[in-house]
Amino acid sequence: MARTLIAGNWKMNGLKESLGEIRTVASELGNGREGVEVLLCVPATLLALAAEAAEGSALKVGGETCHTAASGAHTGDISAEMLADAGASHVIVGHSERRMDHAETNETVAAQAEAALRAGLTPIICIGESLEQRKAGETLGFVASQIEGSIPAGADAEQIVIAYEPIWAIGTGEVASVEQIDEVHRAIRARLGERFGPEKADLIPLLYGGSMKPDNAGEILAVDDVNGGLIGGASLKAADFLAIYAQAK
Ligand SMILES: O=C(CO)COP(=O)(O)O
Repeated sequence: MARTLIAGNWKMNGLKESLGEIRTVASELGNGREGVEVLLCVPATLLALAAEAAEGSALKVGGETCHTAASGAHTGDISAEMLADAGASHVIVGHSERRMDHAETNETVAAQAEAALRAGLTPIICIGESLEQRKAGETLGFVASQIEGSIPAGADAEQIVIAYEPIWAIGTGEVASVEQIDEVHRAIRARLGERFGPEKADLIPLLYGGSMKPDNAGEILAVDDVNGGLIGGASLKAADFLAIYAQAK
């Protein structure tokens, strides 16, 4: 059985004044709960401060993307090593917003995940179909191809996290149904089983992301092959994020 991970993705939100939310999460969380990891992925400008605010609690902090190189002439970019240096334990790679805004391909995402592993970070590899693909019945095939292409060749099952985020459910308030989530998560687990063997595949946390809120988190987190959530909007408010965490199984 995979461990549970409740992860927030602040995206391009948050100023220094938002650190109060992180302090609240950290103090309410304390030592946390056995078997449930809690993480906030924040903009790079806040990462070191967020790590400081989380110190002494079970709260972990992470980055939202990373470059594939460790250092060098890449103006504006940030390496996985730099994220680790600032206190990150995880980094999100291949979010659909990055795939769209920065033309990141499966190959880029696999190289970023490899960079994360090189730096000692856990990559949260994001996959998920568009509305057009869902309507065309292409969801399972597309998600399978993303898994195939976005997990680096040398990765061990214990080192990675997968987040299924249907693009049409991100920031839209339109959450996928429990049946849709169940179907895709089962298919992802089966694919991972082919790649890593069923026992190892069972250890990979599969997160759902897309309009997860305190009032729908309970039923989503109760789905068999869901091992947590990747939460956007509702992770910006400590009270909402903690209310989701409280429903983690
Ligand atoms: O993209 C997401 C998390 O990575 C989900 O965002 P929302 O929870 O705001 O829909």
